[in-house]
Amino acid sequence: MAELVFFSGTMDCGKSTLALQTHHNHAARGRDGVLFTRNDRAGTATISSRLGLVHGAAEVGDATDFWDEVVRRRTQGRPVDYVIADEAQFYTPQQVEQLARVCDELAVDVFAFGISTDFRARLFPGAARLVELADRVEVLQVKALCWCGARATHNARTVGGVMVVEGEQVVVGDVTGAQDEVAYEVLCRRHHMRRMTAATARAAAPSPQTLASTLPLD
Ligand SMILES: Nc1ncnc2c1ncn2[C@@H]1O[C@H](COP(=O)(O)OP(=O)(O)O)[C@@H](O)[C@H]1O
Ligand SMILES: Cc1cn([C@H]2C[C@H](O)[C@@H](COP(=O)(O)O)O2)c(=O)[nH]c1=O
Repeated sequence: MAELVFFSGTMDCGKSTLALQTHHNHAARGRDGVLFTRNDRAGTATISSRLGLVHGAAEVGDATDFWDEVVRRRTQGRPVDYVIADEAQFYTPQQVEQLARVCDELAVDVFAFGISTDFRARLFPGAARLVELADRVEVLQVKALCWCGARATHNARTVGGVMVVEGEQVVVGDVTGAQDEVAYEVLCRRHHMRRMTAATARAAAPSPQTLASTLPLD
């Protein structure tokens, strides 16, 4: 039976890598798949992994209808056994429903990859629908780590290393960014709630000189 699986985790935990590995493994066994993405950092119609893998993919827009896409391909005689759906947090809830229908009525495996929550720790509408509809939600095994060493569970948006909590839900970006640029940092919940990034933690830590001046002289 075909299934709809949502592979979720923070930014930078290996989702796009797994998406391309999944495609590779299925294609290597003669299965035919279609890759989709939306707003990948590397540009339009691309799935890119920080490990260096890059693959072309169909770019999803507001007007994309996954049911029509799969039916059109099959009508043209192109088999579709599975769908890889990267950056799935950016899909609309209706598009997620189309993916579920493609799975149930056309027997296509749907492997969706994406972050669940935004920089304010609120679910993206597309991710919420995936959590509601998926046969399984899989958390990636590779742990992204907070600066404190704990497992990172949340995504912070930063400007100059300082966490911000105002702004648009969608701002494409990376976990590495120039000083004054919008960037992202993965944090554990404790430090996300305290808005404590690596830079603010460093700034708050007493310097060795401060520590030395507070030590009692003997
Ligand atoms: N130079 C590197 N050497 C080894 N692993 C790396 C390197 N750079 C990135 N990675 C791995 O790639 C992961 C990010 O993969 P990626 O698929 O881009 O993540 P996501 O799609 O979840 O944002 C990191 O968690 C890390 O494990
Ligand atoms: C938290 C958060 C992230 N984004 C964007 C930033 C990146 O372009 C993608 C996530 O990509 P990744 O492959 O998982 O690293 O999402 C956003 O637009 N809004 C947010 O709140």
